[in-house]
Amino acid sequence: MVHWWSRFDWDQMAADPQDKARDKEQDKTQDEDRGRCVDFPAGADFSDRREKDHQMTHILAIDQGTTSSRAILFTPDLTPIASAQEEFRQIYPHSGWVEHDPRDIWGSVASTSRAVLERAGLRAGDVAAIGITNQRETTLIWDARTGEPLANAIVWQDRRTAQICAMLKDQGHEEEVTRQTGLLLDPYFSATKVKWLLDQHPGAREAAKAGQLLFGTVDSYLIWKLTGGAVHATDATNAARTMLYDIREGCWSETLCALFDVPIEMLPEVRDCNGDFGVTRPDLFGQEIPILGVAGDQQAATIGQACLSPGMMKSTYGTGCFALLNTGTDMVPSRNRMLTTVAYQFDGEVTYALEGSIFVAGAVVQWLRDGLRMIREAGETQALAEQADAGQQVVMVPAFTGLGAPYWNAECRGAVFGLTRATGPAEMARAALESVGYQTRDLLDAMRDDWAAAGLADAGREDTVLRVDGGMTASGWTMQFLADILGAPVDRPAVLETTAKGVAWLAGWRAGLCPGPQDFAAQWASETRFEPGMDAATRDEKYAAWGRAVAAAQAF
Ligand SMILES: Nc1ncnc2c1ncn2[C@@H]1O[C@H](COP(=O)(O)OP(=O)(O)O)[C@@H](O)[C@H]1O
Ligand SMILES: O=P(O)(O)OC[C@H](O)CO
Repeated sequence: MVHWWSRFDWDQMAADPQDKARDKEQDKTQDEDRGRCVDFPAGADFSDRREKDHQMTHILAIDQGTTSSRAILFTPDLTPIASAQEEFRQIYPHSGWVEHDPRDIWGSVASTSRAVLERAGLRAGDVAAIGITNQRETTLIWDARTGEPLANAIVWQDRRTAQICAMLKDQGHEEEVTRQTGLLLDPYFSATKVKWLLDQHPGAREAAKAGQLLFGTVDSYLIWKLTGGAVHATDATNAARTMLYDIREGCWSETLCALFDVPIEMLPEVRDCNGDFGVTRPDLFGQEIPILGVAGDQQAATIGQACLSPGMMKSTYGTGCFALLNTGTDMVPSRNRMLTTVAYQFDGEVTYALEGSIFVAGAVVQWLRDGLRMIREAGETQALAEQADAGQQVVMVPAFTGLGAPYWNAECRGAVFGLTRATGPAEMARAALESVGYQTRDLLDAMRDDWAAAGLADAGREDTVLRVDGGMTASGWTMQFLADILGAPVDRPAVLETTAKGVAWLAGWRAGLCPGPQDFAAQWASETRFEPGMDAATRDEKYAAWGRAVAAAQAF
């Protein structure tokens, strides 16, 4: 999608000399606040923005994902009315490296935000607030005055810092890292990516210490660009993915900053998800719009799915799959290599979650399409799976880039078991779709075990229903198999834009347009409930076959 407002123009505007003077003044304030956990007072009143000629009845959600940026306009009852999407370049400089050009990230966000307003026939004055949700962990460093990136962003999928992680593990640091952050010592998270960037650029660490270079995840970079460099901040969910943030204390960890050799001075302020993140530069949209909601995309989906009570779970099926279980104010440690993370932080109060990540979910369908050329469209897998021979037990382990939780086996590669001369596209498609169900069961079993070990199962708060979203939930067959193999109902909501909806609600809530958490949760509606239909013996037999297949793939 190409628009008449070029990316170049937007970046030119950011280099305005007047802005530099303003940046200088603001840098001073940022320096004073940096390193502390500063929140704006809850319930600040934004009603003075209301003008006679504008309705201010819409909320703009910016969803900056791994492969595309999207902007979606919502009404206060959280109905999406218009959207714009733009894919951007994926840069693979070496095997295992994945980068994004920060200019592409900003350019696509700027153009889709403008496009969606135009498409809906609205102006900035019609928008009460902006919410931002983003690919998490992806790491950016930029010049505190000009916004010029130090280098390309290192994307969450990038494995270049595997050796740094291995070395720190060998030195026995993983336990302390996990204790403070709830994460595992893995290149997935931001800390070793920041260290790598600072190591690669002579003088960068000193510049960062002097406040001349800033670090941020994508939300932070977008806030900085949208506010013209006025605000260098992030929210607690994104901070929790950096591996530099102490999720127990709710602030940057000095010991971890020292361990990863990251100057604390370059880190953003950490605010509530429903915090005040400043206002957009007036020249960007014609007038200022406040940014009043921020959350990492998987946490935003948890919020959008209204999983706001302990025991509630959501699972998002895009390229990969991310399942989050709300554990309330309890920080549940995992004995199954799940992640403990921040689900959200409202008005200074933190809610935690257990998270399981699968690297390949919808991507297995893409492989059938682009790799095997077995199908032309993802949706064709449904009819194929329905035709598959019930007598054949074909099991696919789609470990194309290793196995995620709970195995965390980076070396494992994919495998297909049970092939016969009679095996054809139908059985392969069924095996591909089933692999998503089996992997989800792995995650849920592990999280339930952690939940029980923490003594929470006895509290009777566990919700046995799984709420699902993401592109792959379009496959009714897959969702039915998921319910069957879990032996639990699966709910697909009426509004599938749950990630954007989550931050639209955050921003709308803070702006006074949307109801508070309880009423918002009560409005959540299921479109389809998939009830488990498989008998227990078949379920057990199939899941046991999956277990054998994973073990064999790992042993290969
Ligand atoms: N009808 C379908 N059946 C199976 N898989 C599907 C279907 N529709 C989409 N997908 C899969 O869902 C994924 C796209 O979902 P999306 O939420 O847009 O992902 P992402 O945000 O990671 O790009 C693709 O990997 C695609 O293969
Ligand atoms: O951009 P997505 O939807 O692939 O999500 C990426 C995750 O946030 C990575 O942790």
